[in-house]
Amino acid sequence: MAGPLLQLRDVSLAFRGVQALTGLSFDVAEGEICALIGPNGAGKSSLLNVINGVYRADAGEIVFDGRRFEAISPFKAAHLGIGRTFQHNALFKRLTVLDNVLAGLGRHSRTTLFENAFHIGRDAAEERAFRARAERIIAFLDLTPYAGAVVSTLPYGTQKRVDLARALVGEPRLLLLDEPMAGMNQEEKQEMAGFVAEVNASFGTTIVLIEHDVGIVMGLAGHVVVLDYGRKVADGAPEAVRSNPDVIAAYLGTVH
Ligand SMILES: Nc1ncnc2c1ncn2[C@@H]1O[C@H](COP(=O)(O)OP(=O)(O)OP(=O)(O)O)[C@@H](O)[C@H]1O
Repeated sequence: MAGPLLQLRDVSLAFRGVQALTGLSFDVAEGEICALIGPNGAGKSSLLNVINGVYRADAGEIVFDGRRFEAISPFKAAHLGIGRTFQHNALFKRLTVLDNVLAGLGRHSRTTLFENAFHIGRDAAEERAFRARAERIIAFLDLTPYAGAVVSTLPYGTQKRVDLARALVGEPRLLLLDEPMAGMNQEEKQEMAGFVAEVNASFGTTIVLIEHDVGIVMGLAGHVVVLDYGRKVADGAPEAVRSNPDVIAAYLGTVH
């Protein structure tokens, strides 16, 4: 089995008296799909925000690919290979699908502001390479027919896929997905789960995702971590977590 790509060690985070995460530790193996589940307010989004540097943990450390951090910025996280989608997608609604996906490469650009402003140096070559990369990922996610479409005109489920493409175009080693299937009907959820599985299988991308639909989680993830009130309640293979009495009692019956 592959070693851990991500390790969380005793991570704690509080917001003015609200303890969002308490002494949280677990490993995410390279190449796995790990699902974070738990009731609303359990700390799942806060945890993703700590991993990619949106929040700084009050205590504990994060080890990514053998490098230890107490804090990391979102910019540095992206450079190290940590990609992210947000619960409420962060797309530019008035831009096209292609432009949104290209925006996902902004943090990977080597072109300086000066080169950009005067369209010189690496600018043109980089632009061509980025465009080719964006088009490849758009095709991979079956979005080619919508590449020139303005995002706001697309159905919600398709927009979520554009958000996935935007996060994926930077070729992250670790992809954090915050409720990629939220608000979808069952058919859209199955389709999105299929794409997430394909990303994992084709690119070997390690994925940590938050999802409330336990049926989807059990079919998709090889590793499940259950949180409640910022603490870890269970951590293991889906079957083991599913039959854990504490989890059954406290979470699997919870309707969100
Ligand atoms: N920016 C913030 N300021 C203050 N409190 C916050 C902030 N973000 C989260 N919290 C609090 O931290 C706790 C954990 O919230 P978090 O959003 O991480 O939970 P969650 O498991 O992702 O919930 P949900 O399933 O509703 O998205 C909650 O009590 C929440 O109110």
